[in-house]
Amino acid sequence: MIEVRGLSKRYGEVLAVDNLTFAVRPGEVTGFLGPNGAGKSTTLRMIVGLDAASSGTATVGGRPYVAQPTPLKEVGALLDPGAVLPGRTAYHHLLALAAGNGIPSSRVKAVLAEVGLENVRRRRAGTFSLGMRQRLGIAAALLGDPPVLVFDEPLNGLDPEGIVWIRSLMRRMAAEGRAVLMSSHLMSEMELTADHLVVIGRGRLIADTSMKDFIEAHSEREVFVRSPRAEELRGMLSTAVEVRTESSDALVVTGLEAAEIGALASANGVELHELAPRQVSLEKAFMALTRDAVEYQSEKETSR
Ligand SMILES: Nc1ncnc2c1ncn2[C@@H]1O[C@H](COP(=O)(O)OP(=O)(O)OP(=O)(O)O)[C@@H](O)[C@H]1O
Repeated sequence: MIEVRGLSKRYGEVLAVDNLTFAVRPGEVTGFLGPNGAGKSTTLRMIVGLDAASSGTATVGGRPYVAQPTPLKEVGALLDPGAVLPGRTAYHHLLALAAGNGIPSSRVKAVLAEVGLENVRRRRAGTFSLGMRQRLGIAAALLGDPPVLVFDEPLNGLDPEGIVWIRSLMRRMAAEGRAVLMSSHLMSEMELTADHLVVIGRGRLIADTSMKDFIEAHSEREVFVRSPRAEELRGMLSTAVEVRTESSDALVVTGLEAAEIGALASANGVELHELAPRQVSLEKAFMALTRDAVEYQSEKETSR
């Protein structure tokens, strides 16, 4: 379990993380979401002791990372897949990590197999593609068989096969009872992977919710309606229903089922050419939620 309480980080003028409080529970993948510059990486670095907090605390299993006697056995992290000596082979990179953390060398073989790098274990990491470096970074995170895993943008730069692989790995790690925290700036990635969501913007907590509740609260269904008498049909709909005119013969209706719209049109003799329910994407809901944070960022950036 990861517990973040009142965590803040200031870099000079910039308050990168502002009084954050949230928990990452075992048995779940928690998606850590926020627009670029929201403070995700800074928060993750503080959780794994790579950055000191300006105030507040971040603990893993009840202790700060720096107080862990064997950190790799408590928390595995993928923060910067480039952080590997390019001249070292994948095998020796992992072996050195294992030796430094009192982890038996048999684990090196096990994690190489787990991430599918067995065949290239004797190759220098400097020759690896981005996807292979991600896999090596994940192998290092898994080395100590830790109950807590932290991944910063693990899907960045991966091909579709790599993305599917990482998603299923995260799901499996959570199913084994581990607490998994994974950051991204893309809602679409999280929708398929996370059980719980922590959303931040400008360093502050915006939402801390189960994925199920987030979907229920934000994924409104709308109905696309095409009719040669669209404007007349619009006049027949109750004022309590939200209607957008998409073109002279098309409406988008929120707040009524397709069947209800069809029945209303039929009762009034209005011909329909299309009647199609569609789901508003969670990406849109996420963007609406973080809009203020993004605007603040771009204002700040343009005023530099
Ligand atoms: N070492 C640093 N020195 C000064 N400012 C920093 C430093 N690290 C981060 N920042 C600033 O802190 C803020 C948060 O950055 P951070 O990298 O944590 O955001 P992020 O949510 O991970 O963004 P992204 O999705 O782009 O990776 C940004 O305004 C960034 O410029």
